[in-house]
Amino acid sequence: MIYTVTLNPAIDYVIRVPEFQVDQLNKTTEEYKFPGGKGINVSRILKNLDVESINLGFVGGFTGSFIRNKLSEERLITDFIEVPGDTRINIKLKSDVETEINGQGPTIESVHLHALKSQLSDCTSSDLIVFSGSIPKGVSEDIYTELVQLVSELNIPFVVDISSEKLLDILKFSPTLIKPNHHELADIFNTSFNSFEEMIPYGQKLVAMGAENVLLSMGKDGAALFNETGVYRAPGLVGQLKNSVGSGDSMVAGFVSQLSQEKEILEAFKYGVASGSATAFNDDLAPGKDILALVEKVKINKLT
Ligand SMILES: Nc1ncnc2c1ncn2[C@@H]1O[C@H](COP(=O)(O)OP(=O)(O)OP(=O)(O)O)[C@@H](O)[C@H]1O
Ligand SMILES: O=P(O)(O)OC[C@@]1(O)O[C@H](CO)[C@@H](O)[C@@H]1O
Repeated sequence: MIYTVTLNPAIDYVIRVPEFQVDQLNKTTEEYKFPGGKGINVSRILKNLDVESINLGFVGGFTGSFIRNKLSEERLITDFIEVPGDTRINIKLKSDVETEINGQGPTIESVHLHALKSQLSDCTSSDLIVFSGSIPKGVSEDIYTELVQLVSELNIPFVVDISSEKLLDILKFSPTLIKPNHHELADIFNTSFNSFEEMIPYGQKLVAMGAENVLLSMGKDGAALFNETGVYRAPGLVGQLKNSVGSGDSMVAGFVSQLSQEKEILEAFKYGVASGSATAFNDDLAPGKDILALVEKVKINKLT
């Protein structure tokens, strides 16, 4: 079974406000409320690809109930830990440009972390755990290192998608997959890039440090895959951008969907790219049919 872990879920409140102006009364022309948070997005895309997963993490209050209800309507399996306080609401404001305002969310206490660790301890080496998203209030910056150490001691394969230099600390535990975007890759190594070619040695470095697969996402410019067999590049697919929220999570889900069916790694790469783009071309996370329609359009070139 695949387990997704979302430490700080959210309701994504997506609003369209044409010609948004600060310091003025603005009115929405479209509004959507989605159950969000990176791991939840991964689970929702997996479901769209007919792959089962179980959502773990912390939810609370009326917003937490909304997330539970929506996921249950979509027939997703959840085993959330209830916490005091309200799950956050993240505003995604679409106008000429997209603006995001992410909430803080509730404080997580050690009793809740123990409960999560106990759930993870019950997993086995035939499971796969996906860790993604930010760390909530009250929780140490080292939480992912702790959780990853716990699952790796149980030989449970895992995927990590986090925006933090702490990503480097987990590489020694050999993640099956990490998915930095190009900005995160630059931040991790405290550098900046002017071209894809400049990124290549850094992707390779992450493999040398222990990652089995590094999926480097680059928005409309597509993605690259680094592993022990080489470096592969998939140029971006062309389409109309409707939504940039959740493309990265969709990419992780597309990749994991194929890994869990023991498909070839390059097939997983194709599904990752197709899923990321399909979500970019939709208002919400992409339906499975849109992903499948794009898979055959993904071209992969081996660079080294
Ligand atoms: N505008 C776009 N056009 C085509 N494909 C896109 C576009 N945006 C994203 N994608 C696809 O989705 C993948 C993941 O997107 P991106 O690199 O933006 O991830 P991310 O920064 O983790 O996103 P987010 O944090 O918004 O979920 C890209 O590698 C690409 O394949
Ligand atoms: O604050 P985090 O956990 O880093 O990101 C949360 C979030 O922005 O990420 C998802 C898109 O990737 C959204 O569903 C959600 O609102």
